[in-house]
Amino acid sequence: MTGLRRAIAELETNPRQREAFHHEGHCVVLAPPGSGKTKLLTTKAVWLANNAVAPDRGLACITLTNPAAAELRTRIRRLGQTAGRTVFVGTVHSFAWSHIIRPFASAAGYPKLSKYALAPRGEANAAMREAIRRVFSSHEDTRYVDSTVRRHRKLCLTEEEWTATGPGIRAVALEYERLLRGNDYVDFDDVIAMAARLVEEHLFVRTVLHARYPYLMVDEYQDLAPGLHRIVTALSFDAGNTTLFAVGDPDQAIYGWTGTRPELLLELAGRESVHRVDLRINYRCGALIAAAGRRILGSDGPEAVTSREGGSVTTRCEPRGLSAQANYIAGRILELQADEVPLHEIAVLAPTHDDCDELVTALRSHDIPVAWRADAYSSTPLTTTLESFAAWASCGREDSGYKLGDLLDQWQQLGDWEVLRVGTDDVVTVLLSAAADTSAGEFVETVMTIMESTGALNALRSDDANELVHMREALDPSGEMSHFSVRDLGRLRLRDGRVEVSTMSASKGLEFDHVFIAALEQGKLPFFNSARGSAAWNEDRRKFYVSFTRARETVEVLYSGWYMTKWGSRKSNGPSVFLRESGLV
Ligand SMILES: Nc1ncnc2c1ncn2[C@@H]1O[C@H](COP(=O)(O)OP(=O)(O)OP(=O)(O)O)[C@@H](O)[C@H]1O
Repeated sequence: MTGLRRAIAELETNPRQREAFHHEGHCVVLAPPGSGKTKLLTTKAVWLANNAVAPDRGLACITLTNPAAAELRTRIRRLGQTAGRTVFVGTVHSFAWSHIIRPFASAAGYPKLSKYALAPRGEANAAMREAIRRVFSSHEDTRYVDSTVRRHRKLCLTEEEWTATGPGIRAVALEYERLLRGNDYVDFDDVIAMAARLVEEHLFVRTVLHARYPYLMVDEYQDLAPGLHRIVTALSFDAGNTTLFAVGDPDQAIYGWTGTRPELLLELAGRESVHRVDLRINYRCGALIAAAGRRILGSDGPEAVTSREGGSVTTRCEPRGLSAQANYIAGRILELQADEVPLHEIAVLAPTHDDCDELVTALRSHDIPVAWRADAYSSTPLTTTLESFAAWASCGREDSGYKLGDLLDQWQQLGDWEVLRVGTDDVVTVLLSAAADTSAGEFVETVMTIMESTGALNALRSDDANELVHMREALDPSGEMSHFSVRDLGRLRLRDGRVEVSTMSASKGLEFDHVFIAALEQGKLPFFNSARGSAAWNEDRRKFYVSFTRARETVEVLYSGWYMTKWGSRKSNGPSVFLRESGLV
C-alpha cells in the first residue's frame, strides 16, 4: 500500500478524522496533541493535489516557522508528493512575500512596494534605535519602547488603537517605518500588514490567488497573528472563494511574543460557513503521559482519550546541577541504546539554548551522537536545501532518504522557478561530483555561484538572504563551522542515529518514544520576571505541556532546585512551580 493510501485508511478508522478529511467546504479542526491534526492536513493536501486540483492550479500549506514548514514538507514527501509548484509549503511570511506582494503590488498601485527589499536584521535594529533616539529625549526611560513598538506593529493596529498606545510609541513606529523606506526596506511585519491590505482592498488579487490556489491549508493556526487572520478571512470569506482547511490547538499556543492570538482560531471555528471538527483521541502518548499532560495544563476539561496504554512519567532531582542532570541522561540513553532503542527516538529538551549547549557537550563527551543546531544560522528553505544537497551528495539516496528529483524540485522553489530551472543541470553536476570529505564552505559557495549566474540570488526571500549571510560566515575559514565537511553539513539534516537535543519550544510538532526534559528550575520555567498568572507565565506552562506531550512511551523530568545565571550568580528557587502544581514533585 502506498504511504497515501495507508494514511487515508488510518483516518477512515476514526469517524471524526474521516468527517474532516471528506468535508468539501471550509473546515477547522481543533484537537489536543497527538490527535492527528498534521496527519490530516498533509494527507488531505496530497489527496487534493492528486484528485481535486486542475493542472497548473494547486494548494498552499502555510504555517508560522521555518522548522514547522520543514516538518510539513517531510511529511508530505513521505506521502509520495513533493512540495513544489502544485503544493506550496512555506511560512506565512514567505507566502505573503512571494505570492502576494511580489506579484501584485505594482498592479495594485504600489509600484515601489514590489521593489523594496527585506531589511537585514542588523539594519532593522539600527533603524529602531535611531527612531527611539529621535522621538525620546536622552533622560526619558526608553527600556520597553523597542519591544512595545514591535509588539504593536505585529498586531496590525488601527489608527484608533495606535492612538491609545500613547504619543511616543506611535511616533517611534512611524519614524522607524520612514527610516526603513528611506533605504527601500520593509520588515517582516510590514510584509504581513501590506499583504493583508492587498488582499482586502483588491478583488483581482483575491481572484487570481484563488485561481492559482483554490485551497488554503493552515497548520498550527493558534500560532498565527492577526495579520494572517486578515489574509485568510479576505481570501476565504469576504467575497473570496478559497476553501480553507485549518488545524490548531489553543492549548499549544507558545508564540505570544510574536503577537499571536489563539482566540482567532476559536473565532474562525465559530463562523457560520465553517464546519468545526473536534478530535479527541491522542494516538501518540501513553495514557499516563496524556493524563499528566492535562494536569500540567491545569485542565478541568474532559480526560484525555488515548489509543495507547501505559506510558511512564518520572521526576528526578539531581542536586549537583545541570551537568549532573546531563550525566544521568547520558547514562539512561546508553541503557536505552543497549535495549536497541534507535537514538532518533530519543529527545532531550530544555528551556534555553544555553541549557541545550551544556547538555550537548555532556552527551558528546559520552560519545553519544547528537542532532543539535547551534545558533550559527537558522533553518530557512535555502539553508535546509543546501544541507539536504550535502546529505544527498555525501550519503546518497539510500542513507539520506532524499530523492534527487525531490531535491531539484526543492531547489526550483527557492526563488523564481523559471530562473532557477536554468541552473538545474549545473546543480546536478555539483551534486554528482561533490566528495563527502571536502570543505562544506566551498560546496556552498559553488552552489551559490550557480544561483548568482542565473540571477536567482537577487530574488531570494529576506529570511533566506539573511540566513545565507550567517551560513556563509559560519562556514568561512574564520567561522565557527569552518572545519565542516560536506558530510558534516549533510548530517545536520539527518536525524537517524542521533539523539535530538532541542529547546522546549522548538520541539513543537515532533514526536519521540522517549523524552527527557532537563533544567526545570523555578526562574527558568516560568521565566523569573513573569508574574504568576500573566500571559508569559501561562505561555511557559503551555511550553512545558507541548514538550511533555512529544513522548510516546516515557518522559523523565529533571531538576536541581538551583541554576547559574548568565552572569555567574547562583539562583536557588527550587524546582519549577509547574512540577509542584501538576503533582510531579
Ligand atoms: N487514525 C490514526 N490511526 C493511527 N495513527 C494515527 C491516526 N491519526 C494520527 N495518528 C498518528 O498519531 C501521531 C500524531 O499525529 P500528528 O502528529 O498528526 O498529531 P498532531 O495533532 O498534529 O500533534 P501535535 O499537535 O502534538 O503536534 C502520528 O504518529 C500519527 O501518524
